[in-house]
Amino acid sequence: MSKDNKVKIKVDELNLWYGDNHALHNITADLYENKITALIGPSGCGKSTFLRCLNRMNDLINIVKIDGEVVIDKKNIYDKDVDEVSVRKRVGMVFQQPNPFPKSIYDNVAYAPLKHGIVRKGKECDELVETSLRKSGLWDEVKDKLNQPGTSLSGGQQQRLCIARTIAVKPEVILMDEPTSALDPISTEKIEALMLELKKDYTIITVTHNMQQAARVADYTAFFHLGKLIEYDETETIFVNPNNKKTEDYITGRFG
Ligand SMILES: Nc1ncnc2c1ncn2[C@@H]1O[C@H](COP(=O)(O)OP(=O)(O)OP(=O)(O)O)[C@@H](O)[C@H]1O
Repeated sequence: MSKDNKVKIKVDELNLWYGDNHALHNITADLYENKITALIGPSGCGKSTFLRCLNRMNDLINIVKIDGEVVIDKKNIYDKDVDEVSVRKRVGMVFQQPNPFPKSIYDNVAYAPLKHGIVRKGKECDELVETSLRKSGLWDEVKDKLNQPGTSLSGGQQQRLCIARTIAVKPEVILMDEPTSALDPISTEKIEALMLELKKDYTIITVTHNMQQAARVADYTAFFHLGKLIEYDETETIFVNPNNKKTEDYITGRFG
Protein backbone atom coordinates (compact mmCIF):
# COMPACT_ATOMS: atom_id res chain seq x y z
CA MET A 1 0.00 0.00 0.00
CA SER A 2 2.74 2.54 0.70
CA LYS A 3 6.35 1.57 0.49
CA ASP A 4 7.53 5.08 1.37
CA ASN A 5 5.76 5.30 4.71
CA LYS A 6 7.22 4.33 8.02
CA VAL A 7 5.13 1.95 10.10
CA LYS A 8 4.51 3.33 13.59
CA ILE A 9 2.04 0.73 14.88
CA LYS A 10 1.85 -2.85 13.64
CA VAL A 11 -1.36 -4.61 14.62
CA ASP A 12 -1.21 -8.35 14.19
CA GLU A 13 -4.11 -10.83 14.55
CA LEU A 14 -5.77 -8.74 17.21
CA ASN A 15 -8.88 -10.27 18.79
CA LEU A 16 -10.92 -8.83 21.63
CA TRP A 17 -13.80 -10.22 23.65
CA TYR A 18 -16.12 -8.44 26.09
CA GLY A 19 -17.10 -11.56 28.05
CA ASP A 20 -18.65 -13.79 25.33
CA ASN A 21 -19.00 -10.98 22.81
CA HIS A 22 -16.23 -11.38 20.24
CA ALA A 23 -15.93 -7.66 19.37
CA LEU A 24 -12.75 -7.59 17.25
CA HIS A 25 -11.85 -10.38 14.82
CA ASN A 26 -8.29 -10.96 13.65
CA ILE A 27 -7.40 -7.35 12.93
CA THR A 28 -4.10 -6.96 11.10
CA ALA A 29 -2.95 -3.53 9.91
CA ASP A 30 0.08 -1.26 9.68
CA LEU A 31 -0.58 2.29 10.88
CA TYR A 32 1.78 4.88 9.48
CA GLU A 33 3.91 7.51 11.17
CA ASN A 34 3.00 11.18 10.66
CA LYS A 35 -0.22 10.23 8.92
CA ILE A 36 -3.84 10.58 9.90
CA THR A 37 -5.75 7.31 9.80
CA ALA A 38 -9.54 7.47 10.09
CA LEU A 39 -11.56 4.55 11.46
CA ILE A 40 -15.06 4.47 9.98
CA GLY A 41 -18.01 2.09 10.05
CA PRO A 42 -21.53 1.72 11.42
CA SER A 43 -22.31 2.08 15.10
CA GLY A 44 -21.14 -0.88 17.18
CA CYS A 45 -18.66 -2.18 14.56
CA GLY A 46 -15.71 -1.90 16.95
CA LYS A 47 -14.00 1.37 15.98
CA SER A 48 -13.66 2.70 19.54
CA THR A 49 -12.74 -0.72 20.86
CA PHE A 50 -9.94 -0.97 18.30
CA LEU A 51 -8.77 2.57 19.08
CA ARG A 52 -8.62 1.79 22.81
CA CYS A 53 -6.51 -1.30 22.10
CA LEU A 54 -3.77 0.99 20.80
CA ASN A 55 -3.04 2.45 24.24
CA ARG A 56 -4.31 -0.39 26.44
CA MET A 57 -7.34 1.57 27.62
CA ASN A 58 -9.40 -1.63 27.38
CA ASP A 59 -7.27 -3.09 30.19
CA LEU A 60 -9.38 -0.94 32.49
CA ILE A 61 -12.49 -3.05 31.68
CA ASN A 62 -12.32 -6.29 33.64
CA ILE A 63 -14.41 -8.51 31.30
CA VAL A 64 -12.09 -7.80 28.38
CA LYS A 65 -9.82 -10.48 26.94
CA ILE A 66 -7.29 -9.54 24.27
CA ASP A 67 -5.27 -11.76 22.00
CA GLY A 68 -2.72 -10.79 19.34
CA GLU A 69 -0.15 -8.03 19.13
CA VAL A 70 0.05 -4.25 18.93
CA VAL A 71 3.67 -3.48 18.16
CA ILE A 72 4.84 0.10 18.55
CA ASP A 73 8.40 0.70 17.42
CA LYS A 74 9.20 -3.02 17.50
CA LYS A 75 7.79 -3.72 20.98
CA ASN A 76 4.45 -5.43 21.63
CA ILE A 77 2.64 -3.18 24.09
CA TYR A 78 0.81 -6.24 25.48
CA ASP A 79 4.07 -7.97 26.51
CA LYS A 80 4.13 -8.77 30.22
CA ASP A 81 7.08 -6.46 30.92
CA VAL A 82 5.36 -3.39 29.46
CA ASP A 83 3.76 -0.98 31.91
CA GLU A 84 0.42 0.31 30.60
CA VAL A 85 0.90 3.76 32.18
CA SER A 86 4.03 4.28 30.08
CA VAL A 87 2.08 3.15 26.99
CA ARG A 88 -0.62 5.75 27.68
CA LYS A 89 2.05 8.40 28.00
CA ARG A 90 3.41 7.56 24.55
CA VAL A 91 -0.04 7.11 23.06
CA GLY A 92 -2.29 9.97 24.18
CA MET A 93 -6.03 10.15 23.78
CA VAL A 94 -8.62 12.83 23.08
CA PHE A 95 -12.27 11.96 23.69
CA GLN A 96 -15.57 12.83 22.06
CA GLN A 97 -16.72 15.06 24.91
CA PRO A 98 -14.13 17.70 25.88
CA ASN A 99 -13.21 16.74 29.44
CA PRO A 100 -10.93 19.33 31.03
CA PHE A 101 -9.99 18.73 34.68
CA PRO A 102 -11.76 21.00 37.21
CA LYS A 103 -8.60 23.10 37.34
CA SER A 104 -7.24 26.25 35.74
CA ILE A 105 -6.30 26.38 32.05
CA TYR A 106 -2.64 26.43 33.12
CA ASP A 107 -2.99 23.46 35.47
CA ASN A 108 -4.89 21.42 32.91
CA VAL A 109 -1.78 21.48 30.74
CA ALA A 110 0.85 21.45 33.53
CA TYR A 111 -0.64 18.71 35.72
CA ALA A 112 0.59 15.56 33.93
CA PRO A 113 4.05 16.85 32.91
CA LEU A 114 4.71 17.88 36.54
CA LYS A 115 3.38 14.55 37.82
CA HIS A 116 5.53 12.55 35.37
CA GLY A 117 8.59 14.73 36.13
CA ILE A 118 8.81 15.91 32.50
CA VAL A 119 9.36 19.48 33.73
CA ARG A 120 9.97 21.31 37.01
CA LYS A 121 7.69 24.00 38.40
CA GLY A 122 8.48 27.54 37.26
CA LYS A 123 9.97 28.74 33.99
CA GLU A 124 10.42 25.28 32.49
CA CYS A 125 6.79 24.41 33.14
CA ASP A 126 5.57 27.83 31.96
CA GLU A 127 7.39 27.28 28.67
CA LEU A 128 5.87 23.84 28.17
CA VAL A 129 2.38 25.19 28.89
CA GLU A 130 2.89 27.97 26.36
CA THR A 131 4.33 25.68 23.66
CA SER A 132 1.53 23.14 24.13
CA LEU A 133 -1.15 25.83 23.96
CA ARG A 134 0.51 27.35 20.90
CA LYS A 135 0.62 23.94 19.17
CA SER A 136 -3.05 23.42 19.88
CA GLY A 137 -3.86 26.84 18.45
CA LEU A 138 -5.26 28.15 21.75
CA TRP A 139 -2.50 30.38 23.12
CA ASP A 140 -3.70 33.70 21.75
CA GLU A 141 -7.20 33.07 23.07
CA VAL A 142 -6.14 32.14 26.62
CA LYS A 143 -2.77 33.76 27.33
CA ASP A 144 -4.36 36.49 29.45
CA LYS A 145 -6.55 34.17 31.50
CA LEU A 146 -4.45 31.13 32.29
CA ASN A 147 -5.74 31.07 35.86
CA GLN A 148 -9.38 30.78 34.86
CA PRO A 149 -11.02 27.35 34.99
CA GLY A 150 -10.65 25.18 31.87
CA THR A 151 -14.38 24.61 32.01
CA SER A 152 -14.99 28.34 31.45
CA LEU A 153 -13.92 27.96 27.80
CA SER A 154 -16.26 27.19 24.89
CA GLY A 155 -16.66 23.55 23.82
CA GLY A 156 -14.27 23.94 20.89
CA GLN A 157 -11.69 25.71 23.06
CA GLN A 158 -12.04 23.01 25.72
CA GLN A 159 -11.31 20.37 23.08
CA ARG A 160 -8.18 22.28 22.01
CA LEU A 161 -7.22 22.52 25.70
CA CYS A 162 -7.56 18.73 25.91
CA ILE A 163 -5.33 18.43 22.85
CA ALA A 164 -2.78 20.79 24.51
CA ARG A 165 -2.94 18.61 27.63
CA THR A 166 -2.28 15.51 25.52
CA ILE A 167 0.62 17.10 23.65
CA ALA A 168 2.22 18.36 26.88
CA VAL A 169 3.32 14.86 27.91
CA LYS A 170 5.14 14.53 24.59
CA PRO A 171 3.34 11.54 23.12
CA GLU A 172 4.27 9.93 19.80
CA VAL A 173 0.75 8.93 18.84
CA ILE A 174 -2.55 10.75 19.42
CA LEU A 175 -5.79 8.77 19.41
CA MET A 176 -8.98 10.76 18.84
CA ASP A 177 -12.42 9.28 19.45
CA GLU A 178 -14.90 11.37 17.47
CA PRO A 179 -13.10 14.55 18.54
CA THR A 180 -15.51 16.93 16.82
CA SER A 181 -18.88 15.25 17.15
CA ALA A 182 -19.85 17.47 20.10
CA LEU A 183 -18.68 20.66 18.37
CA ASP A 184 -20.18 23.29 16.07
CA PRO A 185 -18.97 23.58 12.42
CA ILE A 186 -16.48 26.41 13.10
CA SER A 187 -14.86 24.62 16.05
CA THR A 188 -14.83 21.44 13.93
CA GLU A 189 -12.99 23.26 11.17
CA LYS A 190 -10.39 24.49 13.69
CA ILE A 191 -9.82 21.00 15.07
CA GLU A 192 -9.48 19.57 11.55
CA ALA A 193 -6.92 22.27 10.65
CA LEU A 194 -5.12 21.45 13.88
CA MET A 195 -5.05 17.74 13.07
CA LEU A 196 -3.37 18.49 9.74
CA GLU A 197 -0.80 20.63 11.56
CA LEU A 198 -0.22 18.06 14.31
CA LYS A 199 0.43 15.17 11.95
CA LYS A 200 3.79 16.76 11.13
CA ASP A 201 4.91 15.78 14.64
CA TYR A 202 2.57 12.96 15.64
CA THR A 203 0.85 9.88 14.29
CA ILE A 204 -2.90 10.39 14.52
CA ILE A 205 -5.62 7.74 14.58
CA THR A 206 -9.15 9.10 14.69
CA VAL A 207 -12.63 7.59 14.88
CA THR A 208 -15.24 9.50 12.95
CA HIS A 209 -18.86 9.12 11.88
CA ASN A 210 -18.40 12.02 9.54
CA MET A 211 -17.44 10.78 6.08
CA GLN A 212 -16.59 14.27 4.84
CA GLN A 213 -14.23 14.67 7.76
CA ALA A 214 -12.46 11.40 6.95
CA ALA A 215 -12.21 12.47 3.30
CA ARG A 216 -10.90 15.94 4.29
CA VAL A 217 -8.25 15.03 6.84
CA ALA A 218 -7.29 11.37 6.65
CA ASP A 219 -4.41 9.99 4.60
CA TYR A 220 -5.66 6.45 5.26
CA THR A 221 -9.09 5.12 6.08
CA ALA A 222 -10.06 1.82 7.66
CA PHE A 223 -13.61 0.54 7.27
CA PHE A 224 -14.90 -1.74 10.04
CA HIS A 225 -18.04 -3.86 10.00
CA LEU A 226 -19.24 -6.26 12.70
CA GLY A 227 -15.84 -6.28 14.41
CA LYS A 228 -13.91 -7.00 11.22
CA LEU A 229 -11.57 -4.75 9.29
CA ILE A 230 -13.21 -4.97 5.88
CA GLU A 231 -11.00 -2.60 3.93
CA TYR A 232 -8.04 -0.37 4.73
CA ASP A 233 -6.37 1.81 2.14
CA GLU A 234 -5.49 5.31 1.10
CA THR A 235 -8.50 7.53 1.79
CA GLU A 236 -8.97 8.35 -1.86
CA THR A 237 -9.19 4.68 -2.80
CA ILE A 238 -11.72 3.99 -0.06
CA PHE A 239 -13.93 6.88 -1.15
CA VAL A 240 -13.46 6.86 -4.91
CA ASN A 241 -12.68 3.30 -5.82
CA PRO A 242 -13.26 0.88 -2.93
CA ASN A 243 -12.45 -2.78 -3.50
CA ASN A 244 -15.14 -4.21 -1.29
CA LYS A 245 -18.88 -4.01 -1.97
CA LYS A 246 -19.61 -3.47 1.75
CA THR A 247 -17.28 -0.46 1.85
CA GLU A 248 -18.98 0.98 -1.20
CA ASP A 249 -22.44 0.41 0.28
CA TYR A 250 -21.40 2.13 3.51
CA ILE A 251 -19.75 5.17 2.00
CA THR A 252 -22.61 5.69 -0.44
CA GLY A 253 -25.00 5.66 2.50
CA ARG A 254 -26.75 2.36 1.73
CA PHE A 255 -26.42 1.22 5.34
CA GLY A 256 -25.10 2.42 8.68
N1 LIG B 1 -17.36 -1.41 27.91
C1 LIG B 1 -17.98 -2.37 27.19
N2 LIG B 1 -18.47 -3.47 27.77
C2 LIG B 1 -19.09 -4.43 27.04
N3 LIG B 1 -19.27 -4.38 25.70
C3 LIG B 1 -18.80 -3.29 25.06
C4 LIG B 1 -18.13 -2.23 25.76
N4 LIG B 1 -17.77 -1.28 24.86
C5 LIG B 1 -18.21 -1.73 23.65
N5 LIG B 1 -18.82 -2.94 23.76
C6 LIG B 1 -19.38 -3.74 22.67
O1 LIG B 1 -18.39 -3.93 21.67
C7 LIG B 1 -18.93 -3.79 20.35
C8 LIG B 1 -18.18 -2.68 19.63
O2 LIG B 1 -18.44 -1.42 20.27
P1 LIG B 1 -17.64 -0.08 19.95
O3 LIG B 1 -18.07 0.94 20.94
O4 LIG B 1 -16.20 -0.40 19.84
O5 LIG B 1 -18.21 0.26 18.51
P2 LIG B 1 -18.10 1.61 17.69
O6 LIG B 1 -17.92 1.21 16.27
O7 LIG B 1 -17.07 2.51 18.26
O8 LIG B 1 -19.56 2.21 17.91
P3 LIG B 1 -20.06 3.75 17.92
O9 LIG B 1 -19.82 4.26 16.55
O10 LIG B 1 -21.53 3.62 18.22
O11 LIG B 1 -19.30 4.47 18.98
C9 LIG B 1 -20.41 -3.54 20.55
O12 LIG B 1 -21.07 -4.79 20.45
C10 LIG B 1 -20.51 -2.99 21.96
O13 LIG B 1 -21.75 -3.30 22.55
